Amino acid sequence: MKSITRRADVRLPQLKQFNQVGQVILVMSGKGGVGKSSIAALLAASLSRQGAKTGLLDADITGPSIPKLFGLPPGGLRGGELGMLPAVTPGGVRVVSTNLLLKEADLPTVWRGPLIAATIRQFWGDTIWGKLDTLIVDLPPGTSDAAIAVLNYLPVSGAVVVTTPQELAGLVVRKALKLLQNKEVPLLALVENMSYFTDSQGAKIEVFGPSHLDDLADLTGSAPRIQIPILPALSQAADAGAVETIHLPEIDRIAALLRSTPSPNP
Ligand SMILES: Nc1ncnc2c1ncn2[C@@H]1O[C@H](COP(=O)(O)OP(=O)(O)OP(=O)(O)O)[C@@H](O)[C@H]1O
Repeated sequence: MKSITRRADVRLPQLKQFNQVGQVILVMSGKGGVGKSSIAALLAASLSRQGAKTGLLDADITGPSIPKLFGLPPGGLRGGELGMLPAVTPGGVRVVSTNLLLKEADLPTVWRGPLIAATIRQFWGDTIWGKLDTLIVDLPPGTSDAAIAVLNYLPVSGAVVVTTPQELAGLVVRKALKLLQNKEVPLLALVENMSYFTDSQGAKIEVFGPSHLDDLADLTGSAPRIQIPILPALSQAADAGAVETIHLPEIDRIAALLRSTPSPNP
């Protein structure tokens, strides 16, 4: 474990010549299954389409789903003298994930906190990211070891929090928002995913109950609160590894917002 950390530290000065990351943006959620990875993937794809050089670090070390969304096969990471080369999606997003290190995508990664933290450090410091305008980091749900490791090691510029109408009613999303406040990470947008379904007559049906977005105004400040509907085409594209074929105006709006946010490391 120590050797992983030491190697990353030795390579860092050399890699710094190649790596220049404008902004690091977290995508996080209070609990699992709310569509966080889908939103992270859509956001990275939208940024890349808008011309931003974009990376996507899958910090969900034990439950990675980013490679599947883009149709990237296991074993897609290549190593060189200086570090790891990310896999690249058809839309040009540079991706690093534990599932790209494994020979088979369904092999479990039964790793404990310290190893998870070391892997995240390595994904950040031991990868040849090159020049990036934005690095999106897909965090595992909740306020786990991985979330804390990312907040401690990476120069985070801001966060997008993803939730659903049911989750908003609970305390978990408030915990995630308060963690950001404690760590002084600006909230850039609160996304309510699967907000409603539009039927064939054009009527909006709130499948998971009414929106609670406004109830969180005390914690969201001026960050936009954005609703994304239930879209069968999104889950079909995600299952087919073709998430980049889905273009959503709501996601493009967040991407444009990120692009207009001044980069701390220009
Ligand atoms: N707006 C949406 N419309 C329809 N299906 C969606 C939508 N958002 C996400 N999904 C589907 O919901 C499922 C969960 O999504 P996803 O894996 O992105 O969630 P997650 O919050 O990242 O989960 P995890 O906790 O496992 O990391 C997937 O099958 C995905 O295709």
